Amino acid sequence: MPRVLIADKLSPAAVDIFKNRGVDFDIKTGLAKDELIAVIGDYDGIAIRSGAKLDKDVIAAATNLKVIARAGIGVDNVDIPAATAKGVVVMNTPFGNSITTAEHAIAMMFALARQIPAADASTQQGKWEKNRFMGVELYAKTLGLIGAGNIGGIVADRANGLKMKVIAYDPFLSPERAIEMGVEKVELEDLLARADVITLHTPLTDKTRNILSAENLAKTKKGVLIVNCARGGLVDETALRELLDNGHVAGAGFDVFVTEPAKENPLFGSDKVVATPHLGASTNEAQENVALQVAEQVSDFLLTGAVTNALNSPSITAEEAPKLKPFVALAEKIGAFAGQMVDFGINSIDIAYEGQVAQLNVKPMTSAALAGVLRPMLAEINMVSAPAVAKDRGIVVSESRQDDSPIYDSLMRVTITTEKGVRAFAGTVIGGAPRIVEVKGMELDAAFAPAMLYVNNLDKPGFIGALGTILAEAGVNIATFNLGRVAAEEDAIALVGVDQAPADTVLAQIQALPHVKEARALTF
Ligand SMILES: NC(=O)c1ccc[n+]([C@@H]2O[C@H](COP(=O)([O-])OP(=O)(O)OC[C@H]3O[C@@H](n4cnc5c(N)ncnc54)[C@H](O)[C@@H]3O)[C@@H](O)[C@H]2O)c1
Ligand SMILES: O=C(O)[C@H](O)COP(=O)(O)O
Repeated sequence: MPRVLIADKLSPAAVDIFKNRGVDFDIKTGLAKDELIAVIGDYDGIAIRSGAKLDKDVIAAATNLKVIARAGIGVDNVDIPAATAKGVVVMNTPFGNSITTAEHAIAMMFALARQIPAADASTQQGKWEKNRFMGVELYAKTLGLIGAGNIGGIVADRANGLKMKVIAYDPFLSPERAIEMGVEKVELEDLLARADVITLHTPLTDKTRNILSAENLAKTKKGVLIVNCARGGLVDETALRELLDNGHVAGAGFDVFVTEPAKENPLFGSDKVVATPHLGASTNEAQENVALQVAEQVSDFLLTGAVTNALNSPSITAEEAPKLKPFVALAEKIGAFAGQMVDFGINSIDIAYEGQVAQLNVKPMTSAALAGVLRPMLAEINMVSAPAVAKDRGIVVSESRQDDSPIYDSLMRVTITTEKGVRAFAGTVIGGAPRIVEVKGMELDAAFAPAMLYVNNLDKPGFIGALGTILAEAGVNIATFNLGRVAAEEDAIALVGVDQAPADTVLAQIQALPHVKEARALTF
């Protein structure tokens, strides 16, 4: 009988399911890292929320672990690359607590607008300070959303109901989806200058870390209210405290903090701050949703091999697995290639299947390709949520199949149309491994490497030498080098597998080479 460790507080709904499905379980919450390391080897699965930290040391000790299941959305407490390298499936429940968390953000907004916690404390002390607590009306005020995904979308819907004007900064929000959500898509600078209330709804990524930096906070309107129910680290807490103290920012509602559990924090002690201990998802309804989903998903996986809501693995049935596996991996890789090559709102994604692959069930491959395309924008997307997310964002997804494939036994082509144009990428499977065989209509044949450099240039003598010199001087070792071109002296591409990801300064040097049109660092 498989064994599961419930390592964070989960609704009892999960326990009932494990019992009914015949999955053995232990409940050990609040374990310290060394305690977790000591016991994790006994388990096939682990069910967590945001409390348990599954870093690379814990995962290294998980000798029998097959599945990590997060009862919630964010998986920043799990080292997914380490889990993937160990062959451990990581699952989450992408929608189960979205409404609850959006409601918490709205609650924070009201609490700040009417200073409810401070007024409550004062009133219960018998002070009756009627003149001290002058609030602001939310009606007709501008709400600026940073991140307009599931939770941002629900907040927008509720704020529209309050007759607020909603503007959103989300580089990956398509104009069509913005219209559908009833928001005005704006640049960050515009949002900072216009918003009376700013709420954050992005994951914490390299791009979003400190998105409200000291510099950006200084560009906000005097009297702005700031709500963070997404992730600690999106806002510079020290800079925010200074602006609260000098009166520029009128209030801050924070559910998440740079360091959690937050026992001390720069924001604590200000009567303009409303703080909650990461309660965004803490309602009976949301906890029951996510506990039920996690227990079903883990039981299915451990008992039948079915994979649902996986962040690092395709969702395919046990029977389909052997045939589909290499093509699903190919789809994810070409999608990831394509997703890293676009900077604008995506209008449509077409996946074409040619040759033998067209005879298979292509749905998991299409989902894998979409997850690959969208992952650079939505860190926590998975194969199950990707089609729904694409649909929600107004991205038109199409599939086509053709029995003939002129060169390869099987070919898969991902074509992305954005506001600015069309880009297509094709690949195949050779010897069970995915290969990229067409970029910008140019043929080449390259294996995917963890770190790659893409350069589009005019095919002129001296380019390869100059590129090699820049990489050598930067200490970047070349592992593989593949070229494609339209014709001599015409459009050409180089796909270089590198042992170290090139720094932005190195990319800038390459970009500045004569005849280079575009240079990008890619990771797979
Ligand atoms: N406080 C809580 O208890 C709680 C509960 C649930 C979720 N969350 C967190 O809320 C966040 C949002 O969750 P979600 O379900 O809406 O996720 P989502 O993936 O549906 O949406 C995230 C949005 O952020 C956008 N985004 C990505 N990079 C961006 C950037 N650089 N600038 C602006 N926008 C960017 C994406 O395009 C996407 O639309 C996550 O971090 C999640 O972990 C917190
Ligand atoms: O990402 C999430 O789902 C939230 O941060 C909720 O976290 P929790 O389940 O630990 O409350």
